[in-house]
Amino acid sequence: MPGTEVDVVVVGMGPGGEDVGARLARAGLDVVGVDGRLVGGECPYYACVPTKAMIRATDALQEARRVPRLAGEVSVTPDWAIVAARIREEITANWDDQAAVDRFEDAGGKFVRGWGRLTAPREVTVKRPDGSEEVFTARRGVVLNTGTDPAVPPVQGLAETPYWTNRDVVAVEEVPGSLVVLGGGPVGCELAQVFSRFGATVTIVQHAERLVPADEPEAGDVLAEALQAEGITVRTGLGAALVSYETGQFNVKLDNGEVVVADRMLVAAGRRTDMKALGVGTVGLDETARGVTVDERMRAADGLWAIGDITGHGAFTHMSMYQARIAAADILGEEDAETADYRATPRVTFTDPEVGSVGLSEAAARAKGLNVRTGISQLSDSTRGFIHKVGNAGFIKVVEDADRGVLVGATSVGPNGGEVLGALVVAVHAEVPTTLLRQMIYAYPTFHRAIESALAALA
Ligand SMILES: Cc1cc2nc3c(=O)[nH]c(=O)nc-3n(C[C@H](O)[C@H](O)[C@H](O)COP(=O)(O)OP(=O)(O)OC[C@H]3O[C@@H](n4cnc5c(N)ncnc54)[C@H](O)[C@@H]3O)c2cc1C
Ligand SMILES: NC(=O)c1ccc[n+]([C@@H]2O[C@H](COP(=O)([O-])OP(=O)(O)OC[C@H]3O[C@@H](n4cnc5c(N)ncnc54)[C@H](O)[C@@H]3O)[C@@H](O)[C@H]2O)c1
Repeated sequence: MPGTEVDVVVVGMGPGGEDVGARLARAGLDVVGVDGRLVGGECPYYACVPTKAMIRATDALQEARRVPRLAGEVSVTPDWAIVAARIREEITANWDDQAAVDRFEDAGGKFVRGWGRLTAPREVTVKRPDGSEEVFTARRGVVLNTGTDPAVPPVQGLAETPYWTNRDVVAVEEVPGSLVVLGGGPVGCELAQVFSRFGATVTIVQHAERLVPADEPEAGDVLAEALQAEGITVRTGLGAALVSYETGQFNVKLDNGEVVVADRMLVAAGRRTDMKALGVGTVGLDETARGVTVDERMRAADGLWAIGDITGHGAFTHMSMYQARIAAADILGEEDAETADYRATPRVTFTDPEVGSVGLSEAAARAKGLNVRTGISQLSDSTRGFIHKVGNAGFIKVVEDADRGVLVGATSVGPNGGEVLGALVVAVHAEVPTTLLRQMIYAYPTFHRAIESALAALA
């Protein structure tokens, strides 16, 4: 079918799609951006930004609750209505993306609301909300940035219940009395702590042996201890076997026969993507794959680039935007364009304590056959940790490739753990020799000074 000819079609306007589309449009290309939901994607409306706004509120509450052990009496009365109103009005503009659409169109792009699918090489068919279809052919090619949807595990009975996913939870107007969270990854842990701090009785049911299992085991342990100390029940190594919902209550039967009863249930068990619906088979890609394989320039096939969560290089907004920059440079044919380098990928789970990590975990470094030395130092043993007192749980762990004398990974858990991580990201990215890191001057008394002790402990 002949279609409207343009230079580039961006299907899915997540953080990276919005960025790559605007870059190409500003460079003078004829760009069409397509999204079935909201320009900006999951992050500003259903994920990072509203959940971090919740966390900002709960961190403030928790610091106030710590006052009696440090400074006197304080009375804390949490009010979720303030959080809900801030998310609705200030953070998401009531889930309205007009400002983002305007930003893209001001850059020179054309936005089309609808669901796009590949129907031939360099061809995208878009189904608009009114059911009409439009075909676009892209002279240079198509960029896919379609992201992921919440995965709902095939637990008996679950599909028939009114469970929440991240897309529901960001619009919650009232804190439930009790909440069961299925999944103890970043989403589950962050939101379990939010609702617990606002008064809900929370249980996390986590299939893996530890919370945040993509991170170092020590991180999962510190986090579990911190969450339990706040009254959250953490059940690891267990999944849900059967879920039912009756008279306003969820009954979640676990693998071991134990039953968790709660007013609400949040499913935070990972993400999924439907490659078949995207039509990737029409350009010769595997429709049954979990994502789209890309090379170091984000090329997936001739005239096809993919960026963001679907590439499987880390489901983070910063990854989507990093890949957007690389794809844009390749599409524009820039000489000496940057290629992707994932060695120093950072990630932060914004629980309290924050869990930040970069590069390889100790286990991953050993699995690669590296000659590994590790060093760990507890924040409570540092002067800053001692001064901080209540809420000082955390540690710095460094993973060294001893043959090359450089860090290949590091973890920073603690108050502002994600900010402290910055120094470690530089070290891993720039392959700063460990000897040089040990000669640095670390300001006293900071949390990041624990990096020096972790380096000294390398063995
Ligand atoms: C609760 C939660 C909290 C998170 N917090 C953080 C955080 O703090 N920091 C961080 O870095 N990351 C965080 N993430 C991950 C982050 O949200 C994603 O990595 C980020 O949104 C980047 O995703 P993406 O670029 O792949 O696309 P997405 O943001 O998923 O956007 C994809 C877009 O494509 C659209 N789309 C899909 N299919 C089609 C189609 N066929 N046609 C047209 N449009 C389509 C969708 O409507 C959507 O707008 C969080 C995730 C969750 C769930
Ligand atoms: N701060 C951040 O950067 C941030 C925050 C949130 C999410 N994200 C990203 O979004 C993505 C999704 O996060 P997520 O936490 O939903 O997924 P995840 O895959 O990281 O964690 C899901 C957890 O659910 C558990 N699980 C799966 N099925 C289960 C079942 N049937 N019963 C019990 N437990 C089960 C798994 O063991 C796993 O640890 C991740 O890739 C994450 O990196 C990033």
